[in-house]
Amino acid sequence: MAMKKAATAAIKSLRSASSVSASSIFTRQLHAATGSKKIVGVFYKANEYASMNPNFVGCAEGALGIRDWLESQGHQYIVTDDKEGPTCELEKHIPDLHVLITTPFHPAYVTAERIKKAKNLQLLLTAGIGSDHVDLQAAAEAGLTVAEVTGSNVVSVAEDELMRILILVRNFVPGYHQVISGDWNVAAIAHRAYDLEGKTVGTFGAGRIGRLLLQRLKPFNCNLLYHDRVRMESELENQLGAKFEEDIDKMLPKCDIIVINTPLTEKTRGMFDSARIAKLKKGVLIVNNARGAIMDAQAVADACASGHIAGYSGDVWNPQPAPKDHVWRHMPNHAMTPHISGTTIDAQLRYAAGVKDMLDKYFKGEDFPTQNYIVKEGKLANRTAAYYSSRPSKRRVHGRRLKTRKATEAHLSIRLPPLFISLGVFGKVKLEMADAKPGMRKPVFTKVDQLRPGTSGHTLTVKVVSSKMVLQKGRPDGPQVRQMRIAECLVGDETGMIVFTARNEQVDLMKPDTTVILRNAKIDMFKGSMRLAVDKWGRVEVTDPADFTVKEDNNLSLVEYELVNVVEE
Ligand SMILES: NC(=O)C1=CN([C@@H]2O[C@H](COP(=O)(O)OP(=O)(O)OC[C@H]3O[C@@H](n4cnc5c(N)ncnc54)[C@H](O)[C@@H]3O)[C@@H](O)[C@H]2O)C=CC1
Repeated sequence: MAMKKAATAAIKSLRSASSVSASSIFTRQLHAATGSKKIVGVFYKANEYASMNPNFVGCAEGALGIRDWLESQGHQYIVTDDKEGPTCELEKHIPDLHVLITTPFHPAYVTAERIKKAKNLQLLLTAGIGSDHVDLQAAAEAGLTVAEVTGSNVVSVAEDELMRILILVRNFVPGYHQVISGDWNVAAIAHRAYDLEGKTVGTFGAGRIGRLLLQRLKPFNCNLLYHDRVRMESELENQLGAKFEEDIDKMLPKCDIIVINTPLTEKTRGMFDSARIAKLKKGVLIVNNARGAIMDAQAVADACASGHIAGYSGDVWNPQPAPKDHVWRHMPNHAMTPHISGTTIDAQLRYAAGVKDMLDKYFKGEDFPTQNYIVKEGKLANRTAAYYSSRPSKRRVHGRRLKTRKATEAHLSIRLPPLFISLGVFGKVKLEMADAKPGMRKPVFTKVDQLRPGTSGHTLTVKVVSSKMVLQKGRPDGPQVRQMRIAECLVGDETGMIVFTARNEQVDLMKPDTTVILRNAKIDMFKGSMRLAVDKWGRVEVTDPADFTVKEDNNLSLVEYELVNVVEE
């Protein structure tokens, strides 16, 4: 009950989300204090399963594989699964922790009350995606930063959704149960088993997961529809073979299969109530791996009982863990599981690496990847504010490109940077955020004009056109342990030019007219424009002079991007 209240409060309190201003809040400076930090992680307990796979880092015992790394730097790291009630382990550490790492799979509900008690708290990290278990408004008002590992498990969820669609369409679960119970009754399965081909599948929400699902559904020759706050570029729609439906209530009744892929917000909470469900096709199948509370639980159970919904599958519940008497456990034609889709071993390694990367940046006073922020030092991140805006009905999606702005494909680009995580005794594992294939990968050389917002892992050969020092702190022989230098360099090839942010020793290599290879470079967004950077996972190498002439009239850093094309009415 307490958990339910907390989650409700988190959403309710976002009513005035857009009115939170930096000036009206008390900001706890994220990177102000140095020294030893107290970090608490709340993860599900694995018990006897903990030792079965050395890469099982998402459980309390695995502790994201960052214990040795944290402790070697003098930080205190406490991990627990005990998250409920006034005497739980988490509650004991609330008053003096600096960082709280939580996960949607075993959510520690971070209420306004907990935030108020947590006087030292600076940073809330979600190991995974979806921070609706945090009272974001209270976090913003307390000047905190909330960040998640955006993109870390989107492939895992999209694959799982495809599986659930097939399980429901084929009426798989009763067949499986027959085998277990010694039965053999083909008719009992076959009378309601279908092919997926030719069916109309609609996704409510076509962000990272929704788009990956559409991409995976395309070869099945379905009729694909999507509804989202934001329409995709037509090129992308064509690639995915999906048709945009501006009105959700016009799309839903057309669908044989509906998949939910939006976050839980004030707008989406309880959206699928009995009135909306009544308007769906009789015999509709629903897959929901987004959040349980987007559904009215009883309305779904009633519609499954009446046969109006012919099958419901998903891994998200409200609350979690689901109580033993949750109506979804006992309704007919369901294919529910605990919250598992986003916590495959591959996903765990990716979100563990993402958490480690953010902690590292936090200790060094560096910014996180922009897309990870939900709340940044007391201000709702753009994406959060847009999703939670109390005024979206006054907005409409505009299909036309604005004059100097492009709709970004950042949402589609799931190629996040390769990351390394030190997994304690398990050694170093190379992680490719997109496809998590272990081992080495051949560099694929990219041209400057192929760079897009939100992408990373680029290897390019470029000439340095100019280099300008914009920050220099500390002398090499000075008292500071660290010297810091930043130079803004224009680099380019025969297709275009872009600003490259060189740091420290990179600055020395970026001399005008030098040709360099930028390995594993990433795009950072700065005031809506792209900049290229190479962090510690990449390399800058001086190479033989290239024979191309830089196309200086195509400066990609002069193009301003925005996430959505929205026009106020
Ligand atoms: N079951 C699991 O293990 C996991 C579940 N999730 C859930 O999936 C959700 C989606 O994840 P991503 O695709 O990575 O997020 P995303 O941010 O890339 O995409 C969300 C999409 O929903 C759209 N949207 C938001 N509010 C809307 C509204 N009111 N009406 C129409 N469209 C709306 C946005 O415009 C965006 O395109 C997460 O918020 C999380 O709740 C995510 C990862 C793992």
